[in-house]
Amino acid sequence: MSVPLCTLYNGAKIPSLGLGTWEAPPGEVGQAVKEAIKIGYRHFDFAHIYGNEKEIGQALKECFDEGLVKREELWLTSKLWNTDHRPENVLPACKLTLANLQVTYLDLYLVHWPLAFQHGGDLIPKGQDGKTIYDRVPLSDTWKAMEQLVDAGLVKNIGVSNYTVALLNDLLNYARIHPVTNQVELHPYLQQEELTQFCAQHNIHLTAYSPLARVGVHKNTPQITEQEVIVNLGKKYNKSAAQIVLRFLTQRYKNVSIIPKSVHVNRIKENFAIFDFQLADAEVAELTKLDRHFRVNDSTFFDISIFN
Ligand SMILES: NC(=O)C1=CN([C@@H]2O[C@H](COP(=O)(O)OP(=O)(O)OC[C@H]3O[C@@H](n4cnc5c(N)ncnc54)[C@H](OP(=O)(O)O)[C@@H]3O)[C@@H](O)[C@H]2O)C=CC1
Ligand SMILES: O=C1CO[C@H](CO)[C@@H](O)[C@@H]1O
Repeated sequence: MSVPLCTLYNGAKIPSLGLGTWEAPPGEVGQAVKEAIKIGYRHFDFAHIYGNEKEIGQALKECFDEGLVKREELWLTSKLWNTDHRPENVLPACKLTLANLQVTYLDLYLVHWPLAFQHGGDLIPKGQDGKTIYDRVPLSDTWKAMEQLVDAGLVKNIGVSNYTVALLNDLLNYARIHPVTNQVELHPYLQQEELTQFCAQHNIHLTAYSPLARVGVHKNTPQITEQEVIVNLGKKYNKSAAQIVLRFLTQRYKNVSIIPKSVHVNRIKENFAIFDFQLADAEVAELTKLDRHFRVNDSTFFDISIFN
């Protein structure tokens, strides 16, 4: 079963399903990436802040050396961390990610957050008061440095993550290179109608992060996979609740890629097997009603909230 592709504004094709790697632990993440490649995943989501790009790079090299896949068959995304927003730090940050991943280019590089932190120390630098230390860097300066990465051939596409409508509007005013995607939290509990409509109108692809609402991670939240309507659809289609959630996202939005994370081969396989059935329009409409503006990731652990 192959994964449908989404077309970006510039004609590039991104697989609509990829593997997430946040909190994929050392000693497990490399194997997870390898298993995913064997299963058929061709899209991977990485970030410097996840602290596991080196192990992933080793796994990718082994896959290339063993002839499991060719570099050009993969879509590799990584992200510029908040401590590297100053224009002079963007190129070195990208080069470090490329070196860790042992590849010569990325398919997509994202500005991870519209927030700049002090450069040179911890990745989440804290002052004596325990609060995050910010830096003042115009987002337009960071974007210009991102554009230069495309000019230099180090990345094929650039985009953003965690951008609101206001920030995207601003970006569209100064961008020489149009952002291909906005990677945001998107799942049945957080359907982001205004933002997703805006992206559709402006030809900005969506990448849905935490598509399972971090099931199992946040113990104090209602688990999405326990929702009766989802469980019942699972029974009807002989699919798991997680598969129903992922399938819903691919049908609810016209141009979306989803990047569920797992380090367990059975789940990596399960999350891949979502394109051999289709929810009825009425079922998609029913699941749309689960929206409750419920965010599992916000920016408050940086001592600031950028979302409404
Ligand atoms: N740009 C950004 O700011 C952000 C980007 N991301 C990206 O998005 C990816 C996905 O989001 P993430 O926050 O990890 O959350 P997800 O919604 O993908 O949930 C991941 C959790 O679900 C579990 N899981 C995965 N598949 C199944 C399944 N079929 N059944 C039951 N449980 C399952 C995983 O456990 P296990 O691994 O044990 O199987 C893990 O605990 C990240 O890994 C990262 O790459 C995420 C957050 C922010
Ligand atoms: O992608 C993400 C996961 O990890 C980061 C923090 O460690 C988050 O900020 C971010 O949104």
